[in-house]
Amino acid sequence: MIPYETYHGTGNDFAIVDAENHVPDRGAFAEQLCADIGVDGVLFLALEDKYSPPRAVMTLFQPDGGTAEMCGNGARCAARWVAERTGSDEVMLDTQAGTRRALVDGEEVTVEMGAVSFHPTRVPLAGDTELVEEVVGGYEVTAVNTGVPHAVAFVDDVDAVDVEEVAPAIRHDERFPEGTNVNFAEVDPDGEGFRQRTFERGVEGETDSCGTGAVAIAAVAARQGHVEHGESVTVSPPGGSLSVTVEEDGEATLTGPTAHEYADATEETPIRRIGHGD
Ligand SMILES: N[C@H](CCC[C@H](N)C(=O)O)C(=O)O
Repeated sequence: MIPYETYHGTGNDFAIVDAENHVPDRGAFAEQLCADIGVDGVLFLALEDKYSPPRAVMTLFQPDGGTAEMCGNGARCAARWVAERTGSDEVMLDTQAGTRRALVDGEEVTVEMGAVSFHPTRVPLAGDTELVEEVVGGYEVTAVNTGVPHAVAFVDDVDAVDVEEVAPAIRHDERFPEGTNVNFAEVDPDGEGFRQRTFERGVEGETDSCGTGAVAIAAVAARQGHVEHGESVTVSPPGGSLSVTVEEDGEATLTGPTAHEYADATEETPIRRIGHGD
């Protein structure tokens, strides 16, 4: 009986399992739990609370049973989980993309995401040049790594994009040897920022929010001169609103709300979830 809790960050939802629980096959466990309760991934967190600030090793398993190096919304939820257990509002997260500092202010969590990179070996890309405003799968995309690979396409209206239909061609394009997450972004007609829709690798579908995707959109927007480096940019996926900053040197932060949904579920008595926010 493996216990877990569920959290979401702007509708991107996760089951969190304390790594003290031995799960022999984490991939199979995640595949089953994601299918059973409809979360976007399972975060295994190994808390090291003897350090100051406390740290946790974070490993994300996705619905396809594989891992991803980083997850922006997952990191925000993980930081809150650590803060709730330790009382510390500063948390270090050890991810496969590197160690990240997070600041927890109640439900609001900021993660220092490290430096974004357009470099072909970092994205990674098959070729040895950056992929900037090139047509892939019928869309003009720019590729950037924000902890995981992302393709960003600016469009006039994100609601007009049939994401599940058009994203897979980009997600599987041979220029991305490890695949890519796919983002569609639009200048928000009601605000200063951008609207976001994201198709996630590993979920193999659209999610209500993607933190590394929001950072990717802000990074590409800054590179293309739509926004200033260092300025706080609002990025709004269907599930809520995120704030992103990208400095001149690529260092990025991601801020937004988190929600603790359910505690004390186990794989044997799972929570049946019927949708977000209900
Ligand atoms: N939802 C996550 C991204 C998970 C990464 C994953 N889909 C991949 O790169 O395979 C986020 O908030 O950043």
